[in-house]
Parts: sequence; structure tokens; C-alpha cells
Amino acid sequence: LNKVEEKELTPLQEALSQLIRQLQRKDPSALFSFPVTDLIAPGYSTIIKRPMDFGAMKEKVKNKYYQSLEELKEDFRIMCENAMIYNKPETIYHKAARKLLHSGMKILRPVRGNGFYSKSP
Ligand SMILES: COc1ccc(C(=O)NC2CCC2)cc1-c1cc(C(C)=O)n2cccnc12
Repeated sequence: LNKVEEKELTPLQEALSQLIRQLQRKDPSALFSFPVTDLIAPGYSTIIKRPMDFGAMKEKVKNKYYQSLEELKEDFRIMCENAMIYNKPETIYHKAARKLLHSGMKILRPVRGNGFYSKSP
């Protein structure tokens, strides 16, 4: 019988998944859950060179792309900064991104890599 082996999550994957869940609670309208398309945001793909969203971050955790907490933090920052670059300051998206960045950093800043996972010695 082909046994479906359940995917054991590594401690890092567990920690990163938990952090993303906490961060997503700060985005109740799910404006950052999925990729921004050129359809809803004209010219987006020409302006924003490194698109990022929570779905992509979860995929990267699943594929063991992240080697450290720092790399997740960087993607989170890029995601928020993209929204503050593309959307004018008075838009709900720019304001939501600024708010998300601040509340998200309160969650991520105190989280200490235990040294084992961070690349830098
Ligand atoms: C996955 O992205 C989205 C998903 C849903 C919505 C959405 O529900 N917009 C309604 C709230 C007022 C229209 C908006 C967005 C959205 C995010 C963004 C970001 C993050 O820049 N955005 C920019 C311009 C236009 N729409 C958006």
C-alpha cells in the first residue's frame, strides 16, 4: 500500500509557520495573503521587482527555502515596502502596509534565532 508519509516539520519550519500565522492576524482584510496582480493593480509587475505575499512565504517555509528567521523577516519587510512603493500614501493599501510593518516588527524583532539556524556565526 502506498503509505502517505506525513511531512514532519522541522523546528525552524514550525517556528516560521507560527510567526506567519501571527503576522496574518494583523492583516484581517487579507490584502497581503495573495499575490497582487496587474489586473487589480495596473502596472504592478513593472514597478515592483520583488513581489511577496503571505502565501509565497508559506510556500517557502514548506519547501525549506528559509534557512533562518532573518530571511523570513526580510521577505515580510519587502512585502510591506512593496505596498508602500506602489500605492500612494493616502490609499488604504499604503496605510495598511505601514501598520502591518510596525505591528509585524513587534512580533518579529524580539524573536531570537537560537544561533543554530541563523547563517551568520
Ligand atoms: C491580494 O491583493 C488584494 C486582494 C483583495 C483586495 C480587496 O479586497 N480590495 C477591496 C478592498 C477595497 C477593494 C485588494 C488587494 C490588494 C492588495 C494590494 C497591495 C498589497 O498592494 N493592492 C494594491 C492595489 C489594489 N488592490 C490591492
